[in-house]
Amino acid sequence: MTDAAAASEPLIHSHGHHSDYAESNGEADVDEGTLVRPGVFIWVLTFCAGVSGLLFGYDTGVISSTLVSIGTDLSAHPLSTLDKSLITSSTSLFALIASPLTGVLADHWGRKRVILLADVLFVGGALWQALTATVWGMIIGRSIVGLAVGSASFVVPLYISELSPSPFRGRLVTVASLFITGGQVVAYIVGWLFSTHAHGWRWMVGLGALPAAIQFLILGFMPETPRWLIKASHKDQAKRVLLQVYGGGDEIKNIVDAVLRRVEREVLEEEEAARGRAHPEAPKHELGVKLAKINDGFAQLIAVDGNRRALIIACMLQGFQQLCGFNSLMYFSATIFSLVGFRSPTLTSLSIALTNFAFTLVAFHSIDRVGRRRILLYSIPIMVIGLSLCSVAFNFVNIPSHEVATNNPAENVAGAVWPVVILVAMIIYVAGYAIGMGNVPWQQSELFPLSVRSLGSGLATATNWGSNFLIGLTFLPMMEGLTPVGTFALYTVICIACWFTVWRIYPETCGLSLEEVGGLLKDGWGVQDSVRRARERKHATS
Ligand SMILES: O[C@H]1[C@H](O)[C@@H](O)[C@H](O)[C@@H](O)[C@H]1O
Repeated sequence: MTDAAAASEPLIHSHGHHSDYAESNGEADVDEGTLVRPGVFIWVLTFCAGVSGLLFGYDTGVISSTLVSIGTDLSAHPLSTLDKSLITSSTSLFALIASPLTGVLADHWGRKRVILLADVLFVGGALWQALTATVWGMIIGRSIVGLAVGSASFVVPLYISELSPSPFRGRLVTVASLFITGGQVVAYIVGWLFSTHAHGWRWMVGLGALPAAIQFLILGFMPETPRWLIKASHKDQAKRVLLQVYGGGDEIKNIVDAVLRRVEREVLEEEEAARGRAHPEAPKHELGVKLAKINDGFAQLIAVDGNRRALIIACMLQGFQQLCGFNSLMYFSATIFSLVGFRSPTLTSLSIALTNFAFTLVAFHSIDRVGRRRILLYSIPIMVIGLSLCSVAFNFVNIPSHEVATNNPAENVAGAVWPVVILVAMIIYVAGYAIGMGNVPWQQSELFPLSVRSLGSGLATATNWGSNFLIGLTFLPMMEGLTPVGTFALYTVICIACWFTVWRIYPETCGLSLEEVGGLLKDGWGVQDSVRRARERKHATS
């Protein structure tokens, strides 16, 4: 085999063994655990889909420098606090609305068309913002971008997750998080480069149109996911995509057949169950049937125990990802650093974005080895250390509460030591966040069975944006009302609550096929069972 051919095929261990879940069902499916590396095709698809993550990161990251550069370009006076709040929060609000809606659309249109729709919205929103002459125009532009970010943030991990061979799913989905955090770094750098140019902010926001337009063109060559294709009765196409993803070879063909069988079985079981549930006087016209299906999807998400557990876990993780306060730093770290007396707050806050990106790389490297659950249980305590140190350090920095609103640097800062301690504490916190909480919640789609996967992921994403909106809205008032010490102490308590919830209800999904995860949550949270299986799998492959 040539090197290129070798690289394009996911290599397999010769000692194939069988999936324990399949065996427990009396079947002898070939285990994907024998695959040792992802092929070139799945890498290319992951990178192409990841461009949407880049835009998500860019568009959320660029706002902090945009706000300080607009000056009087949009009205006769500089932006008021209300203008700034509306411009910032409109994006999360519309992302919150878009994610459940596109969750429904992704089932009917397919995953790829939703990425396409997001691209159109990204381009439209970017150009609208770049050309607008009023504050309200800017708010509308940010809202369009919000619709795009909301759709992309849930559909991209879903798309990658449904295409990936299970041993690499964690790592490949984490590539989307790498693109998000990378996009935020680029946004900070672009913001810094254009901040001294007259009307430079128009370039900052307008540049987002470029990657979206490129991705729009590339998408024509990208396939739909095999899981969606099977659900839409395109089995041949699904097989073709799976063969491209897994590569050639006899043993690979067996694996592909096993995956096809598993997904088909899941689709058939769900169709039978849906027929059993159908009302005898169910609507016959097309729209009525579609609405009944959507209704049935929502009902199944809540009524079926396994689905409900999946929804609780996914929403819990997404809620905590935001409520632990990370985006307060993303949006306001420059404000904090200027308050505690740093000379170049924008450059200092770049260190936050860079740490976030660098430690997402650590997650990428270790998530499929360490496991989702374990990586969270190890990394949340690091966040707790960073946050509590931050809270303690703020005790020694005197920031009069009215200055939080006016954003004036503190004059009587107690020496240069404590601001540096705050910076180091924040870096520790961000590192802990990026290793676990920043990316594990985006593995959400693997928790849901195919029938409610898109809807469930859409609702969990909406929880993310709802909590993001809340944090953006409450951070500055909390710094004033609760003081910085109290604000960071509150985030510490939230992280501790998060650790206990994860420990109690989040099973280890690492290495399981998408269809196996469903089995895990059927009769309980499956924590002990999953941890035991993960240990056994590790022994079997080592
Ligand atoms: O996973 C991402 C990432 O951690 C980003 O840095 C953060 O801004 C987003 O809110 C989050 O969803």
